[in-house]
Amino acid sequence: MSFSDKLQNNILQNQSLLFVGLDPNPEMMPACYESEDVITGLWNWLQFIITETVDFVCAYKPTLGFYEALGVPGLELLHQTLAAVPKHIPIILDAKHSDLNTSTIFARTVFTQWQVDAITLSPYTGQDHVVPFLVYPDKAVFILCCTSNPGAETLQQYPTNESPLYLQVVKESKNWGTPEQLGLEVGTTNPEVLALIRAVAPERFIMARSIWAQDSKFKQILEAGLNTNGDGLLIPVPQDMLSSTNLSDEIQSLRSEINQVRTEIIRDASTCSVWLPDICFLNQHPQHDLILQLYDVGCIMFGSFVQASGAVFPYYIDLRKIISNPQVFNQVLSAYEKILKNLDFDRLAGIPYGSLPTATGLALRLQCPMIFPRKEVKAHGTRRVIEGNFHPGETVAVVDDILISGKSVMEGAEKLKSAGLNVNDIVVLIDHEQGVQEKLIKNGYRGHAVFTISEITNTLYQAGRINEEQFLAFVED
Ligand SMILES: O=c1ccn([C@@H]2O[C@H](COP(=O)(O)O)[C@@H](O)[C@H]2O)c(=O)[nH]1
Repeated sequence: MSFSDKLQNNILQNQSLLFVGLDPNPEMMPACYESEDVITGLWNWLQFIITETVDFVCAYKPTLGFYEALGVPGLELLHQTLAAVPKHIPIILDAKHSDLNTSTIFARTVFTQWQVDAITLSPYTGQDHVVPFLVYPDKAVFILCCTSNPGAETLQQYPTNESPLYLQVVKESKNWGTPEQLGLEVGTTNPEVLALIRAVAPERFIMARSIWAQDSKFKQILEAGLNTNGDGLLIPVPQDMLSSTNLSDEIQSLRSEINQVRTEIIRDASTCSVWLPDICFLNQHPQHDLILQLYDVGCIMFGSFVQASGAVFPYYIDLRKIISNPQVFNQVLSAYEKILKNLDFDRLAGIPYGSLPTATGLALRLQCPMIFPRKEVKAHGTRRVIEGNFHPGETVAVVDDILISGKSVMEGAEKLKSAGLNVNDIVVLIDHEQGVQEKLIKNGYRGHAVFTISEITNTLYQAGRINEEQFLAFVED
């Protein structure tokens, strides 16, 4: 089961957003666990913490540094601790080891050998460092955006309070992975910081840290960090609570306090007057997750965009970005593949430039030869209109990214036909609708699309990715 599913299940089952640090810190160990052997004492304490909290938390977070500091016995203690956590509860390993040259091997160790579900990472080595962790589709990362460390302020607030670096980290890291795989770690006692981050990342899980200052504005922190569903925020159990002999009772009362705020947020959200579009909330689109991921990696943008025809649309689709996100690219290929498997053809053709990577990926997957019609014919060399080998009389399935007017794909198909090839089927990811399919039919082609633009906007609106204004701009277009 994926990290995201495990987390959601536990939040529901235990009705809790609380997570507990499993940190063998000898300085914090209660006196009653002291023994000749510090490891034994720490182990007894950790077992007590797990037993007392297991029904009231959504995740555990061991900090690797505390185990490493205990040497080899410390690493053995880590394995014992990981094994003591019931399998259905996700483990987030706090291990901000951000060295590019170790990330691949470290990701393999923590995810396949130690079997943790998620890990915290520092952002400074950039996406290159994070990708080796994201290639494990069932695992997740939490990117450190902000800490409450006073000494970090000059960096985090740089260059201005209006546009601080920590918000840039949030914006940038959102492009690295989907909400299911990439969350944010935010250490702050300031609700305003949390509110700014939540506004930029409404769809992300935020793991709050260091919120328990002496004069903690706990309620304001919850209100700032929770999303509009009263969810999306992981809240740490205060460290001193873990030394209490009444741990189970104390954690339950903290959970109730949090759930009270969550209920208020949900109640407030449901009483405001919302215009309900004509969409069914029960029938999720079969490609629901893919649509959200395409949006989250920046392939689907809402705004005012001029098209090649001069028309202004309330959205722009840039599928060229997919190639930089291997896991999304893979899913896109699978979606095309499902359609192509039911069609008859000898060769695949991609329309340059945007669809060449997709056609190449599909040709490899389907073990089918590929060709492509050139966009512009070279004035030198072979002067070929079509690249790749083919035999006149063969049938070609044409692959493109999006159908707006159908002009570019039909121009490509005509070049193939003028070389003696047959083109019956055109397969795209997105159909803009508004009569383009009928236009294809009139010209002798069958059009197939993974999803239509209205399926995309409905899904994004239902999932809260776009607001009512953006949704209406599309509906009214
Ligand atoms: O949101 C958009 C709109 C268009 N494109 C590019 O245009 C062609 C499709 O336009 P036609 O009018 O059907 O020729 C598509 O292949 C893209 O290259 C886009 O990327 N995003």
